[in-house]
Amino acid sequence: MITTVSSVILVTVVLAFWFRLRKPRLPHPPSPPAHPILGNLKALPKEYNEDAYRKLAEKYGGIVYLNIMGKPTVIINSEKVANDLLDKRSVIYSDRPPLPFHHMTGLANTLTFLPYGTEFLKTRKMVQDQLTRKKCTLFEDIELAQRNILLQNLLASPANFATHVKMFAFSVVLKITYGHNMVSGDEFLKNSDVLEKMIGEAGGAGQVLLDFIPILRHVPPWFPGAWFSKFAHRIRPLIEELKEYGVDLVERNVSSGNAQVSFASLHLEDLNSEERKSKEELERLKWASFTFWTAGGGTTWSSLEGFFLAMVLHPEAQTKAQKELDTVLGHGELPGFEDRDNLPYLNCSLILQKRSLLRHIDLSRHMLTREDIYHRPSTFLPERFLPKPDGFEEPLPSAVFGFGRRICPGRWLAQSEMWIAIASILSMFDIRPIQNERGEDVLPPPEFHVSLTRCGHFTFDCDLLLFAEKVPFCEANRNHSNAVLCPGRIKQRHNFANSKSPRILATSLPLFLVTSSVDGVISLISSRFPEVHDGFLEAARADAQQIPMEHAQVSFDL
Ligand code: HEM
Repeated sequence: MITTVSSVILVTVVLAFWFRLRKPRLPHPPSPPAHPILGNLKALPKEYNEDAYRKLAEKYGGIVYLNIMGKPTVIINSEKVANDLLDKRSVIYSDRPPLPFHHMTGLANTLTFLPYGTEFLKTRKMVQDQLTRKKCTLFEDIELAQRNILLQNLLASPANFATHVKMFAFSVVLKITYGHNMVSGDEFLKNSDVLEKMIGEAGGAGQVLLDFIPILRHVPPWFPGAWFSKFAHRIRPLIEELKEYGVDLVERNVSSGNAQVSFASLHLEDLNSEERKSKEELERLKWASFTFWTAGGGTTWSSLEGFFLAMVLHPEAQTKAQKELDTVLGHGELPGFEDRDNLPYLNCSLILQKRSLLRHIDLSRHMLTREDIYHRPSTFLPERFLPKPDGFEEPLPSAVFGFGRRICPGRWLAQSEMWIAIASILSMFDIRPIQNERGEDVLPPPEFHVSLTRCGHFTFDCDLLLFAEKVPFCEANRNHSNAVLCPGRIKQRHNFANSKSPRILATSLPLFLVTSSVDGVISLISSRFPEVHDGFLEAARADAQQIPMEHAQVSFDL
């Protein structure tokens, strides 16, 4: 009897295999010719090279199949295909491939790399619930406060603009994640620099041979050529430490009653009050918080750096955006979030700038610059998105933040902080290329360092000139408009050779005043702040007159 049953099972299994082998498989998407062993390894661009992807797309279409040493890989080159697959069929296309390299480094625990499943859904919910479009309006005060600091920093040392925008991006996101106030030389920033550098050197997921030949993970760090193993051993403790540090800090602050409301503190309170603070929940919160700020800081920073580059290279777009700001805000006002819907040209510049700078591992930038969709796609032309007759009414690129269930949960926050920073910088400054000894503009090459995001760390310089046409009074924070001036220091600042009119820039406390005419400023202060006593004004005038430069910039601390 047993023999009969075994024989039936065996025959069934053999037949099942036979039918399976005979059953025609669905054809793969178009693919370049493959090598018998390496497959399409040679067709895979070594770096994030958009030209290589463009060529693949031109030859094989919106979806290309590559067999990388036996590992099936699909490259999506069209927004429509991406929407059809990643959005409409998101139940099956929201996973992440196994990434052995990130398992070794520890990054596989971050939301970004979690495979689709229970852990992903729980962590994603934690992050997403705090970042809805509506909830993001609660962060506007944080963004405004950091915007004011950004403007002050830019004014104080324009040449360090890249550092200032980095501080801005990380300050906003660290404040939201842990309630942490960033200071210069901040631990978070130092460590994230190291992390960013290390990840940049190693290449992103899917860039390391190990991801295609997982068995290599067993190669010990000392083995010649096993740089990835050595790298993973170095970076893992740093990631682990950073992941622990933030939530530990918040836990200590919560127990001492000093915690500021933040993503981590709200979740900790929930865990405590519902008595579900298990090790597992705490670990999830730590990884979620770590993803929150690491995913949100670098991306926004590099996008803002890209904005400086775009403005240096496209002065005509800059002038148009500034004119729009002047018309809508009136002279001398800084933008607030309530102005956002009234600045269509500026908003289109923001979209375009993100489009040209960001890409993600499986989304070719080609998708965003297709000639059959966009007229002169490589040209920086913000009006392309404006409705006709002012623009070309071309479709807004949705790919920038990804698709479907993995779409960037921080997109509302990112857009809001970038908007306030860009609008404020343009209403305050002219961004221009630096000049050589012969007075000629030195244009930076539009080059990017490519890591997980296509980002800056540019090697270019630019000049920030105070927007010369801006008239007298710029109020960074309307709530502070009635601030009382107190006697303070007067500092000598850069010489703005082009300044023609007295200008005053008030960003926040302390107040900066910028002028080419001391008398102009003094009269502005006395008309704007009647409560300022004459003694202070006289002292300020005397101090300012000591400054030997013809066009000195003067600042008063409140
Ligand atoms: C200009 C700024 C930003 C850009 C361009 C950007 C872009 C992206 C992209 C393309 C993805 C991948 C989507 C996919 O896999 O299909 C992503 C994922 C993610 N982003 Fe952003 N992002 C930005 C800012 C932020 C901010 C401010 C935060 C949080 C505060 C954030 C948090 C995340 C997280 C947690 C993920 C992983 C989501 C997941 O895998 O489920 N991002 N982002």
